[in-house]
Order: sequence, then structure tokens, then C-alpha cells
Amino acid sequence: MALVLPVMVTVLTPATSANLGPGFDSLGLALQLYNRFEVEEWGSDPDHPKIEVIGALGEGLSTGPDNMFFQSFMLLLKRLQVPIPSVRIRMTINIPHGCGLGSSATAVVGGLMAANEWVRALGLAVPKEELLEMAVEAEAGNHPDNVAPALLGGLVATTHVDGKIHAIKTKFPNSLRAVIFTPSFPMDTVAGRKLLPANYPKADVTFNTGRVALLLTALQTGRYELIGEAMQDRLHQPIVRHSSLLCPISSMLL
Ligand SMILES: Nc1ncnc2c1ncn2[C@@H]1O[C@H](COP(=O)(O)OP(=O)(O)OP(=O)(O)O)[C@@H](O)[C@H]1O
Ligand SMILES: N[C@@H](CCO)C(=O)O
Repeated sequence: MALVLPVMVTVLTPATSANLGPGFDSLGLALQLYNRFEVEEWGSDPDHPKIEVIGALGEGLSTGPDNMFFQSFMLLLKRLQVPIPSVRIRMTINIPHGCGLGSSATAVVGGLMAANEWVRALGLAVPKEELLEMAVEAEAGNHPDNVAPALLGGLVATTHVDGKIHAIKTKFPNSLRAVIFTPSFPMDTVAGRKLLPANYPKADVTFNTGRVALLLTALQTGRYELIGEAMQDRLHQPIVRHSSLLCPISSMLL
């Protein structure tokens, strides 16, 4: 029996909120808002995919070969030494980019997932742990707290241990809803990181470690009245709050 590669793969990847509360670089939550990526065989030039963007929120995203979804799609195929097919990609964009909702993570994870489904019939599909390692490499900054929940869904705790990424999905109560305030202008997260100090006072570190513990425990035990306090942070939110460069209205929200 001949193995047939799929004619079309569709992937939905969720928006994510990283740096959740006190969980700087470590806690991320998937949201029920999705970008949709469809890939199908088309044309005869593997180096130049036809990329269509649907939705006003996708304005400004590249439709050239440097498109992040396409780059991630190729990344896995190249690693598996599978020939790159000539494709058409349709991206339906429902998540604003550059606004802290993990738009690039949807493209990175979407591309890897689509490629993984593309090769599944060949018996070459790789486990999610491997996709996660590749997604973190592909996502600027090398932090897993957007790509891990984009890949696994739900609330995900992440960290590096001896160079290996650990990402554990934990239960998030169905009864809680996220309300997102996102600016109508882009925020530069790379510029924001440069404002962070190299060292922190011990009191700020223990403030955060205590609140990470409180947040996770409050979610697991139903002590929702503690969540407001447990979401407080001293490692990055105070910098955002005081930086008009990042978000002039954030001081009203945090
Ligand atoms: N949905 C998408 N599809 C393809 N490429 C994308 C998408 N979203 C972002 N990118 C690309 O990812 C890179 C980083 O974009 P950007 O800074 O807007 O990231 P972001 O993930 O939206 O930001 P944030 O970290 O604030 O959520 C840019 O090259 C951008 O074109
Ligand atoms: N923790 C990451 C989230 C974005 O991937 C950061 O602050 O850069």
C-alpha cells in the first residue's frame, strides 16, 4: 500500500498570555482566541509559497518566504530530511500581533504542527516535547512561556533544567474567564526586556516566589479570592508600569 501525504493540513493555534502575574518567563496561559493556518500543495516552486492573509489584524505580516509560519514549517521538514513541498498557505488572523498575545508563537507552533501532520503518514511525526524544543529555538528570545501553552493548551508552567525545557500543563478552572486589555499600538517586548535590572533585591524575589506558589495553589484549591493578590509581581510589571515606551495606559490597569 502506498503512503499518501495529505493534500491539506489545517491548524488552529491559540493566543497566549505569557509572564502570567508573578510567573515571569515561566507561566503562560492559552486563550480561546485562535489563528487558523491552512497548508495545501500548490504550484511548483517550494522556495516561494503563495501566502494569503485573511483578516485586518494580519495587516503587515510577511507574505514572502521569510514568513514565520512557513519558516517553522520548513524547519521541521528540513530536520527530518523530507523534501519541502510547493505550497499555498492561508492564514486567518484573529489575534493582533505585537500586542503581548503571542501572535508569533501561533505562527511558530502552527508551522511546526502543520509540518508534523504533513509527515505523519510517513511515520515521521515527532513528539510534542521535540516540537517544543524547536519552537523555543525559533521564537525570538528563547523563552517558552508563549510557545508552550500555544502547543499544549491551558495553563503551563515552564522552566529550563540543564538546558532541557520542562513544560507542565496544569488544570485551569473552567469557571474562570480571562479579560484581556491589549493596546491598539504595538509594544516592543525586546526593548522592554532591556529595561529590566540585572539583579533584584531578595525581598522582590521572595515576593514573586510566594505569589507564584499562591497563584497555583489558589487555582487548584478554588480559593479564587486570593487570585488578585497572587497575580502581583515585582520583577517586570513595575518596569512596564513606569515605561511610557511600553504602554502608557498600563499603570491604570495593573
Ligand atoms: N500570525 C503571524 N504569522 C506570521 N508571522 C507572524 C505572526 N505574528 C507575528 N509574526 C512575526 O513574528 C515576528 C515578531 O512579531 P511581533 O513582535 O509582532 O510578535 P508577537 O508575538 O505578536 O508579539 P508579542 O510577544 O507581544 O505577543 C515578526 O517577524 C512578525 O512578522
Ligand atoms: N517571557 C517572555 C514572553 C515572551 O515570549 C518575555 O518576557 O520575553
